[in-house]
Amino acid sequence: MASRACYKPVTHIIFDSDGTVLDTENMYSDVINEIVAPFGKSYTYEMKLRYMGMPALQSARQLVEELQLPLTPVEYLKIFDSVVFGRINNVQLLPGVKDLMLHLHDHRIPMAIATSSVQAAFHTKSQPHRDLFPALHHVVCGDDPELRPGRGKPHPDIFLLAASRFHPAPDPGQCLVFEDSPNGLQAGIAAGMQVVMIPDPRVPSEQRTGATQVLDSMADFEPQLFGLPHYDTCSKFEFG
Ligand SMILES: O=c1[nH]cc([C@@H]2O[C@H](COP(=O)(O)O)[C@@H](O)[C@H]2O)c(=O)[nH]1
Ligand SMILES: [Mg+2]
Repeated sequence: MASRACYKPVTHIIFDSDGTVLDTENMYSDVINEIVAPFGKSYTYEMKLRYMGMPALQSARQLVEELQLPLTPVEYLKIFDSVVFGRINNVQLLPGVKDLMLHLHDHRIPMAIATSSVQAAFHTKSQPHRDLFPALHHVVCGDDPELRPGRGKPHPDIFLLAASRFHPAPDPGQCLVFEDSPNGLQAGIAAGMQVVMIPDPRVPSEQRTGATQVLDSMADFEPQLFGLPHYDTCSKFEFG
């Protein structure tokens, strides 16, 4: 059945990682709350909405400041990294991710990941899912040497850098971003890209403004609405 094409056709896909491809955001909230609780502080969802998608050092600086923690940002980050590394050896994919990546890979649609997480953390989190790696043309991480400090999401830099690493490089307008966080949404918009936002239900509607499309799950994504090959009826149930 031909669905009406509502959106500008795209040729390249850039996925955010945490909270979009990998189911890690609840873990991040738990870790941060465990770190700040002994100081009588809590990491609320209202705060999370401002921090999600930020590079770790930037979020460490801001959190130490905002909660007046008796730690330096580097001390905080050391604790954060060591607790996170203890929690990321069995990270799951979010619903619909594997189906979509394999489907688009079957049709040779170029895909990349652009994540604010540092390379070492991304590597550990994604190891259980390395069978999907061939579908990705490249991954840009928050500690990429070509990214300037202080230019994390909501700045467009990481998405523009990810677009520039395809060969040939597409115009930003030909790229479709998948994001979960308000910072990531704004970064994709600032990069001149269309953005499919897949937010936690607690993200308020005003922080979804500007999203090309908002979905409850990547499993609800209809590729043909963006000029991409649609799921043929059997493709989701192929075996082997
Ligand atoms: O509640 C939070 N979630 C996530 C982050 C930060 O956001 C990054 C994930 O970014 P992205 O969604 O671009 O993968 C994490 O590495 C972490 O640094 C944070 O500070 N607080
Ligand atoms: Mg994210």
